[in-house]
Amino acid sequence: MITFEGVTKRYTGGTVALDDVSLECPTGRITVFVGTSGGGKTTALRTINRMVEPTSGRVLIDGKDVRERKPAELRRGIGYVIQHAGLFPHRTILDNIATVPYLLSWNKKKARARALELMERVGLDPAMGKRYPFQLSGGQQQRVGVARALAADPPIMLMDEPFSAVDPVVRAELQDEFLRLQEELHKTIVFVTHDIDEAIKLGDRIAVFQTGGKLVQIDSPENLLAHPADDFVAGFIGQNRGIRTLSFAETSALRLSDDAVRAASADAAQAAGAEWVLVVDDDRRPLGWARPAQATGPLGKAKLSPVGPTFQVGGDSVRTALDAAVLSPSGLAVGVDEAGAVVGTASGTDLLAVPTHGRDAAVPDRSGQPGEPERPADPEETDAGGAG
Ligand SMILES: Nc1ncnc2c1ncn2[C@@H]1O[C@H](COP(=O)(O)OP(=O)(O)OP(=O)(O)O)[C@@H](O)[C@H]1O
Repeated sequence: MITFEGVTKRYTGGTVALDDVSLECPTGRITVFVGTSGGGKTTALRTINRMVEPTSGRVLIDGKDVRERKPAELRRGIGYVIQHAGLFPHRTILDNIATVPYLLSWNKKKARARALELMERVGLDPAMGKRYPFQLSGGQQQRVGVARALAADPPIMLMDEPFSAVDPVVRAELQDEFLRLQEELHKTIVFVTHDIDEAIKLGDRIAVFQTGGKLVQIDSPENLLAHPADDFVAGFIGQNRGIRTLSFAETSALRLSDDAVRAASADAAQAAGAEWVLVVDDDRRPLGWARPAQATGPLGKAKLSPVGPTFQVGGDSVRTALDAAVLSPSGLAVGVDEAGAVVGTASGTDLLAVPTHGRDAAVPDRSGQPGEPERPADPEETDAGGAG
C-alpha cells in the first residue's frame, strides 16, 4: 500500500503543485491519477520514488516513510514508465530491457534471458531484441518501456502517460495487454493520464486532481461516473456519463426471453403475428432475423437480415448489450453463451431495468480509503515492503 499523508509540494517560485493530498494506493491494484494539466499528477507520482521531495507531509510504502530509504535503493523496487518510453537510443532493445538487472549486477546471460522472457510477455517478437529503439514503432517502443520497468520484478510500477504518444488503435491494444499482464502480475500500479476514458478502463481507483494540486475525489470508476463529487469532476468526466455507467452493469442478472427465437425448421406461419423472429440452427447459433409476414415455409429458407452484434451473457456489460439492441433490425439484443449459442433476447427496456450504480443510493467515497475491491486480486501477492 502506498499512502500519501497530507502531502504538499511548493516549487521554488511559489507554484503549489500538490495541496495537502491524502490518499491510498492499494497493494496489487491500479490507482489512476487523472485531472487537468498542471494538476500535480506527475509531481504526486514522483514523490513516491523520491524524484520529488514533498515540502510537507509524508509518502509511505507499507507504512514506511520513503525518506528512510536511499533513492537509488528505493527505485530498484519501483518500475518507472514514461511517455515516449524514454529508451536509451544507442542500446539494443535487449540491453534497454536489461538496464536494471545490469545495475543489480546480474550476469549478462541471466539478464538477457530475463529480457527475452519479458519481450514475449509484453507481446514483442524476441527477434527484435537486437534492434535499436529507432527501428521500432511507437507502440513497440512503449512495450519495451513496460518490459524494462518490469525487468527486476518490482512490486510497484509508476506509469506516467505511458500510452499517450501512440494512435488510438495501438493505444487500445496496449491498454488491453496491460490489463492482461496485471491480471497475472498484481503489481501495485500508479498510473497518470489526462484521459478520463483511459482512467475508467484501467483504474481500480481513480484520483481526480484539479489545478492547484487539490485532490477532488478518489473513487472506483463506477462511483466516479455515477456520483461525481462536484461540478468540476462532472465536467471532467464529460458527456454520456449515464450511458458509460452501464459499462459496469452486468448482464448476468438479465431475464432473457425466448419468445422471438425460432428454429430454422419452423414454419413461417407458426410465427405469424411476430414482426421479427431470430432464426437459430440446431445448436441455437443465430442465423439471422426474419419477418414471418414476408416469408412462407421454413424460416431457415426465408430472407434473413444479419444478426449484427451480440452480447455474451455474464461476460459483456449492459452497455454492450444496449449497443447490440440499437444495431439490431428488431431492436432486440441477442444474448449468447460462451459457445455462441443463443440464450435469449432482450429489449432496450429490459436492459435499462438492470440495476446500476447510477440509480442506487451509494454515497461517494471521498475519504481516500479503498472500498471493496473491484477486481479480484490476491492481497498477499505483492510485498511492497520488499522493494529493493
Ligand atoms: N520543477 C518544477 N519547478 C517549478 N514548477 C514546477 C516544476 N514541475 C512542475 N511544476 C509546476 O507544478 C504544477 C504541477 O505540475 P505537474 O507536472 O505535476 O502537473 P500534471 O498534472 O502532471 O500536468 P500535465 O498533465 O500537464 O503533465 C504545474 O503548475 C507545473 O508548472
